[in-house]
Amino acid sequence: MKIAPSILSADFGKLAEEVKVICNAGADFIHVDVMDGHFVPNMTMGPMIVEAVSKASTKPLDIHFMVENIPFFVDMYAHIKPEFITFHIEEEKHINRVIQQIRNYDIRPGVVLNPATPVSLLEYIVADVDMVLLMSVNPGFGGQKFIPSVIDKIKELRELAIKKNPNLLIEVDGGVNDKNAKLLKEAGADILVAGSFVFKSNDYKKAIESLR
Ligand SMILES: O=C(CO)[C@H](O)[C@H](O)COP(=O)(O)O
Repeated sequence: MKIAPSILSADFGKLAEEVKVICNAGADFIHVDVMDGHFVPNMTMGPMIVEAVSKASTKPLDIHFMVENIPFFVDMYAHIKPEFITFHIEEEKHINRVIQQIRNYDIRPGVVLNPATPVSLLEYIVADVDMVLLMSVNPGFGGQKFIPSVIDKIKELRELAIKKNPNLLIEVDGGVNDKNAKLLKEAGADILVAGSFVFKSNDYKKAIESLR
């Protein structure tokens, strides 16, 4: 199981230090939530801050766009060279075009589903992406309560991936903690994103290990 701490819950007063510490504590990826104040009712990090995060990090970045006008954001953040860029299918009309736009930068593309968006919408997309991120909260804020229906969605997506894209990575984000991590793994998740569970703990390393 790979763990991607979400720096949304880090102490932004010492962000670079937090990134270094979380890398040393065993993070596999640094999960970066980019929010525009339109797609979600919150705003977070512009490209200059994300570039600073990337420079402080010894682990690959995993950027999750919670934004409108996705192609504009892809062009604006691509020079940072994250491992993954994921975007919401609820927002984008031309999904295959954006997947190709991301691949053209040698970045691995993924799509994101909100908790109420069905897995069936991925039937003709799943073979073209490297990752699907299933949200287990409505996006916008850290520290929200886990929505358990994501467990069935992970199982359904794993079944679809076996048929259409066996290498697909399934990531889950929102309310992840040491109580639900095992269930998420058993359902078929590969990467867990955790913000408050890790950053509000006294021992980041122990928190990451308990999720793994
Ligand atoms: O995408 C997000 C919010 O939109 C965050 O990554 C997510 O909520 C992580 O925070 P927590 O683990 O505290 O729920």
